[in-house]
Amino acid sequence: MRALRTPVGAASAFLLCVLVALAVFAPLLWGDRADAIDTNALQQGPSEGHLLGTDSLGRDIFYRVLVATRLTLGLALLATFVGVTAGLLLGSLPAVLPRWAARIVTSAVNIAVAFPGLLLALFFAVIFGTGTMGAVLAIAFAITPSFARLTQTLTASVSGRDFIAAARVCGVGRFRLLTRHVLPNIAEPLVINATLAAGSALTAFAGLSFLGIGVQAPSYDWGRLLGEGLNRIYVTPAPALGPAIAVVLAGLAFNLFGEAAASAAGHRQQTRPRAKPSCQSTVDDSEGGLLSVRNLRVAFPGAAGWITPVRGVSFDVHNGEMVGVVGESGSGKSLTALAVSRLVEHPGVVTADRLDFAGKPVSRTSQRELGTSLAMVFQDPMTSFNPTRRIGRQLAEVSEVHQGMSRKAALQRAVERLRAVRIPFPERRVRQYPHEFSGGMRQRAMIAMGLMGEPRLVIADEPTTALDVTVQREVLRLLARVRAERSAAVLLISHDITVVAQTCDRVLVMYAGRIVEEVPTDELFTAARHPYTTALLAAVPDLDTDREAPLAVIPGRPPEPGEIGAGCPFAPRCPLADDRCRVEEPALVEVADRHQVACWRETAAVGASASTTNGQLAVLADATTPGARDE
Ligand SMILES: Nc1ncnc2c1ncn2[C@@H]1O[C@H](COP(=O)(O)OP(=O)(O)OP(=O)(O)O)[C@@H](O)[C@H]1O
Repeated sequence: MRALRTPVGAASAFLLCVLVALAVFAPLLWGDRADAIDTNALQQGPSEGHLLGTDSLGRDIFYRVLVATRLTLGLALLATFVGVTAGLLLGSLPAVLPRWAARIVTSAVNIAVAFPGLLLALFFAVIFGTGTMGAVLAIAFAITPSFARLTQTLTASVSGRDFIAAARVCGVGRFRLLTRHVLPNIAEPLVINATLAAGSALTAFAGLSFLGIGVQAPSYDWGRLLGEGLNRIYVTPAPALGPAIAVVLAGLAFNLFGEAAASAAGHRQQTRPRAKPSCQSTVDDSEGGLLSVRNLRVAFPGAAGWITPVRGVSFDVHNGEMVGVVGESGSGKSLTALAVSRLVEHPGVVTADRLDFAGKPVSRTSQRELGTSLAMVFQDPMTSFNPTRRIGRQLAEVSEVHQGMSRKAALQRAVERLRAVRIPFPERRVRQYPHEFSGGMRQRAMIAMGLMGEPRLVIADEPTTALDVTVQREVLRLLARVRAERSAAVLLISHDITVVAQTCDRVLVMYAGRIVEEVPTDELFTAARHPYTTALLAAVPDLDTDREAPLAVIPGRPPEPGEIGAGCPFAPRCPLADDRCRVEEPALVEVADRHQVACWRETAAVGASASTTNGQLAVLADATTPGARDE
């Protein structure tokens, strides 16, 4: 409706309505007059009786133009429908086919897109032969490649969104993903582009008929009338101008309406909210830990060879435990979580000496089992729910797919779970769309989605980053409650060490793709040993922080995955680094009970941090204690 509020949108919509009305009524009202032969008025110019003159049989060209609206529009819309449908199918195929087949389809589409549409139309018109059906198929096939390409691009852009990842974690199959989650979210741009394609089809059709390979006598469309009129344009231009103006106006109407709708949609997109999350399970306890990770590596092919953003991460999460993962942006926290959930996409390669969840290698756990035992809560509550589906349906889908519940029972469970996460009026809320929820409510709803089954592990990746402080606290409390009431373990990823310190039992500090320190939370502030952990803590202002002094920062920046060389990656930023740090990377070793550190100089860091005041890092730079560890 927004499109109609602009002058261009309103004018083009009006024009389209006129065209449709003409297509419907003109043949009924003026069909006879358009076909009436008058041998006394052959090839006349415009006159009072014949506004655009007459043709070689004395038929009134003005009425013929009006009557031709039906065939012209009908054929253009038919060609568009066939082309768009074929393009949609071809564009969606890569999402459901095996990778090798998807590549073949994508390459074929890419090659076809390289040919200009009109050239393709002429090519197909010759193949299918002259005539109406041949022209329809020719134009349809000319539209197909660009539409297939558009569908592929839009599908790819939506596939990266959190709600798709959430659905995948839940074990939703490829076909269902495509039809339920992807296509509804790309419908709008597809419809807009179909409108634009109809305008192009109309002009292309007129072109083919004009050239004599489209509509054949005795049928006639604007293109054919234009061709006939052009023969005597120097004598009487009106017979050619009439259909030409009709083609231009109709083409403009479609294109301008498409443009207006696109710009209205673009505007809405900017203000559209979104959301997120996932699932649950029923699995056995495992030996050692619920989640057991050893030497996890995630690599991607880069321009200059492989890069490895996660370089040998090892940790355990036990039943009912809440473990925090902290580190600056790019340290590999999210990739670690994605690898655990089997969500690292091609061409990423995940390897591990051990990656077990609930006693079973994740690689051998079925998607269904993983979907019912593992819940993911993503960072952005705006992008994690499918914006086109009601919250209740999205929650219920989990129980329908994995627990075989009926639609009604699953919806009832969704209401109960929303109530459990303290969303008011859950009966009403399940019928609402994500944009009707506030950010905090969406995040709680995402957690509720995770509770639709019985999750053993909730992975929350920056669940509070996009929320204000009050809502942050509510979400953290909710996670703690989920853990206490359901004995679920929680892996909480955050760049904020204070959030983790407030809620977790243990903290894993990551830097440049590795864990550099693992420490119980109650010892974090008193016994952290890695200079990076110490620096993170020192950078947190507290009530005693001198308000006049500049806030502490960690100098420099973390290395990009491709920049990591020999030695400790933190060495260039570490005030304690010595020669050994620069050439040899320390391993993570146990320095106390449940406390591991990867640092040659960790004892020096302890000494330094003990005298740190008011969050100032400078003291680290003063520390000169020699390395305490020798391996
Ligand atoms: N698909 C990918 N291809 C190549 N590199 C990637 C890909 N995904 C992530 N990376 C790289 O891996 C590194 C770690 O990314 P990750 O998202 O795990 O970091 P993070 O610690 O979670 O940071 P943030 O807090 O910003 O999310 C980054 O440097 C990123 O550029």
